[in-house]
Amino acid sequence: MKLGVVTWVEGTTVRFRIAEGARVERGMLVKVEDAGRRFVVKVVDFKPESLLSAAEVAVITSRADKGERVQLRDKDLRLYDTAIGVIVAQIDPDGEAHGPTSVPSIFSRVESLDRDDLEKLNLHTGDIPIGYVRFGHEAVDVIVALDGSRVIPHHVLVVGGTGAGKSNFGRVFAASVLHNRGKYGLVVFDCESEYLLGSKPGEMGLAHLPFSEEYLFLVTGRVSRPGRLRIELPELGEARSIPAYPLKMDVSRLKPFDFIMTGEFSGPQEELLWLAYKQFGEDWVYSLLMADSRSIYARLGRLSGVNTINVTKRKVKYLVGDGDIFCRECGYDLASAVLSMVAKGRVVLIETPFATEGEEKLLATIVAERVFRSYEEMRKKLPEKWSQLPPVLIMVEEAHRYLSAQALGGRGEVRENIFSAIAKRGRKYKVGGLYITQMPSELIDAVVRQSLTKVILSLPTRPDYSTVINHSPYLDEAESEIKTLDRGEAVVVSQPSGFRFAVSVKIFSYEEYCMRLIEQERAEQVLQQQEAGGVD
Ligand SMILES: Nc1ncnc2c1ncn2[C@@H]1O[C@H](COP(=O)(O)OP(=O)(O)OP(=O)(O)O)[C@@H](O)[C@H]1O
Repeated sequence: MKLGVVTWVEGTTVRFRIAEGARVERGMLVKVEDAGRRFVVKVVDFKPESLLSAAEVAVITSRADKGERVQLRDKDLRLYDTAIGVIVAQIDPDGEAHGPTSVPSIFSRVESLDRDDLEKLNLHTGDIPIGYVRFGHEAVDVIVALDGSRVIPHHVLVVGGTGAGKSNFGRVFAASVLHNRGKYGLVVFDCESEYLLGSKPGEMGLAHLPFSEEYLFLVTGRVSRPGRLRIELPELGEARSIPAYPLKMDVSRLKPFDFIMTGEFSGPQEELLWLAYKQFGEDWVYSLLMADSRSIYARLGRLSGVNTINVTKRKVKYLVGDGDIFCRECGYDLASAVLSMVAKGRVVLIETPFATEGEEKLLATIVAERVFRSYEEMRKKLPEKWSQLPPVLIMVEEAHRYLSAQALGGRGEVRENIFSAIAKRGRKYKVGGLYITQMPSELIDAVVRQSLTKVILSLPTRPDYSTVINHSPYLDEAESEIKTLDRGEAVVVSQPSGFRFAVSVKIFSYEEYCMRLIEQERAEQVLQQQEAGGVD
């Protein structure tokens, strides 16, 4: 379908006159054919072209204001709409798509892009589907999928304001990882309990997916010992039995670096943690909490000041809470359980609805620390075995709580925590972070820059979207589109997935995606039964 005619080309920017009656949307992909070459152009903005004089505009607007009919002589010659676009790809006559190496001539025809052309852009070839290609506010029937093995170690940043669809995206992403059945490990910290069954009636969660029985591992207060948790799903007329582990961690299994990697402790406080560990052995956390500061001071040979001991005791208490999760002599070690599961390519869902902020922080740190350290050690000591491990992604909601300059020491001092360590060094070891935040402007630059895949949902504040735009390729022209995104709509950049431009995406609604995967699974089962029974 004809959409217009090119009126100007400069660099990779194309301007075209929109044909009478044609509908062109921001974010839409269109094509321009010229001398056997096909250019794919992404529409980024609009600009009316007017050859009317100021006096004519004054007369016409005044008449229109009074409700009079306005007739404009030679209207189509003197007033028309143009669209501004960026050339994102060039398709050679043999069908190969690559970055643009030339430009179309002025006055070439602009046409709508058909499904065949869209598929040549290879947006659908990854193994982690997240949504559909979107033209304006409309989804097109071509899937956008990320390439897991490349995306995971290079980190993913998901940004969006309140209600923009961050959790929906998180569930879609986790479902796609689950559907890969063991190819990737994923750890999800769920402080709102919204991933297992959804957050309100009518929503669905990871438990609804049939393959959750094999590939989901739940760490939860819903069970008191390791085993399987039976979950009834009346809306499907089915039940699932999901492997589960109690939300318990014996404090005697904690080491000083588990605390240090929260980034909460100063140099002298870190030294105190090591001294206490050496002095009290496995019981060091409990001793630090229970003994009074003066006696600790004496038992540590006065190597640490009483003030330091007081502050450190307070911080340790804040992190371990009142013993609900970090228990004494309970024997559980959820961090080791999680590690063994991600190494088998499981999606691990850690539910912490009643945890305090401190408990959540320590828990996230311990789990991420165990996974990172063990992948790092494995690569250094047993590279063969390491190469068999699945890439693993650690999903952190409210990422600004861990990765802001403030969280990493505030003014002047720069401390490391486990998430900044993963952001900087995880790539080498196949450990990535999936950082979700409403406030990307708070994140340290390195995290925004090093997250090579970015999912930008509706984000109302300028400092936030400017931060993301400033640290990413292909986003320079996307500002207008980002400002007009609705709930569930995103602009996605992902060089690791081979995307050469900012792709406009309608993220799947989790419930629809989940039902599709369930129906797909049911159809496969019927087919298998038919094959087993020899039915044609
Ligand atoms: N891609 C989508 N398609 C359809 N509905 C969606 C989509 N994304 C989100 N929604 C709906 O929008 C609402 C808000 O979504 P969600 O809870 O994921 O937003 P959020 O960004 O996590 O919000 P908050 O900041 O409050 O945590 C939900 O009811 C959800 O079902």
